[in-house]
Amino acid sequence: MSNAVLVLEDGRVFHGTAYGASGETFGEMVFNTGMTGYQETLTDPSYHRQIVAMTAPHIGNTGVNDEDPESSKVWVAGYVVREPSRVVSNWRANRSLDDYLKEQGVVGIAISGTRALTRHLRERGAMRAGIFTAPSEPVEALVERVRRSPAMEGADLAAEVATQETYVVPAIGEKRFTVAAVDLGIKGMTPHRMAERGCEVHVLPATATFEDVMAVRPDGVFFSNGPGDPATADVTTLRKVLEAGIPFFGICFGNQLFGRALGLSTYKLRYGHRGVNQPVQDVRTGKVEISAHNHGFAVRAPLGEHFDTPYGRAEVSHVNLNDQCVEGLRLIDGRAFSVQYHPEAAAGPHDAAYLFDEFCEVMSRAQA
Ligand SMILES: NC(=O)CC[C@H](N)C(=O)O
Repeated sequence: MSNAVLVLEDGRVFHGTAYGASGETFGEMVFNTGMTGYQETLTDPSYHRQIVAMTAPHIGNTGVNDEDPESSKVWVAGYVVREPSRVVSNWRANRSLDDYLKEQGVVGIAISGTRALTRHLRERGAMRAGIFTAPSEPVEALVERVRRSPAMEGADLAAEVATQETYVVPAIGEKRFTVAAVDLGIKGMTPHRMAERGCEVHVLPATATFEDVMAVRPDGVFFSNGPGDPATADVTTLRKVLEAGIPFFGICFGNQLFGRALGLSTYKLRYGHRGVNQPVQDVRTGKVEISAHNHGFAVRAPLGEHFDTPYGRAEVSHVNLNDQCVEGLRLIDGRAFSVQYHPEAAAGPHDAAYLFDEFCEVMSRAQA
């Protein structure tokens, strides 16, 4: 096993052993608290340009299979674990996580201090970092190089991960709706959840114009999750969709863009939410959902009151009970809504699956 080092931009350094591919990598250092779902995490395009540390102490136990990835490749810029599993134990596994990371060229590190790292990030906030295997330069030089790497704030990344060509995910069973889904970094489970409910999903490139969206003759429009700073994204297409009164649903990045289209702003959270057990309350029903999250930015909006937007009155529909951050938005008339978290639940609990049913109901009302 060869040496490796994790270097943070504020000079904090963690020594450990190389895991996965060797070399060096840079990204925003974040942590994920999920006890399960490392394959889904690794292949979530929203993690593009982020180095992800897992707080669960054993990673790789169930190896890697061909069914769980959320996209065709690993997107994380680097991977930090405490103790890689020495054995692979699952009937679906066809290789080890270590081999998979090597094959995908993902540089990782195993450190004993994932708890110290997480506490550091909670206090100081997410920051730039680098992993270097068999480093040949002194640590001070590595810190300098980390400081010169690009920051997440202001990063426009959706087009780097989204499909270049439109593709169609057919409805499972009888087709009831046509959905135009704008891909900003979409996870595979999302169109699948819609297809299960009778949607034929046309997944369009991130650069899709209003005309491209309308060419699909959609019953509803969907904006996906995705990497980068939502303040950089263009919301022209979404504004036209809302102006036309077409049913709209958004997830994560899609929620942030919906917020911006409504005239709200977004801001960077200190260290974000990444995991599968975040408590979110639906303000309409008071019901609490345990939900999957992956976001470092949030929408700034008034809680507990209706506010005016160019498309009618709106409200914050969901709130995170840990930090009161905005987790959902909706127009009061119900035709457009979005959530900051992950009802597609890959990985994660299925408490929020009803949101896909709601989208279908809105489309069904609009068809009538
Ligand atoms: N999963 C997502 O869509 C993430 C959205 C955005 N990049 C954020 O970090 O907040």
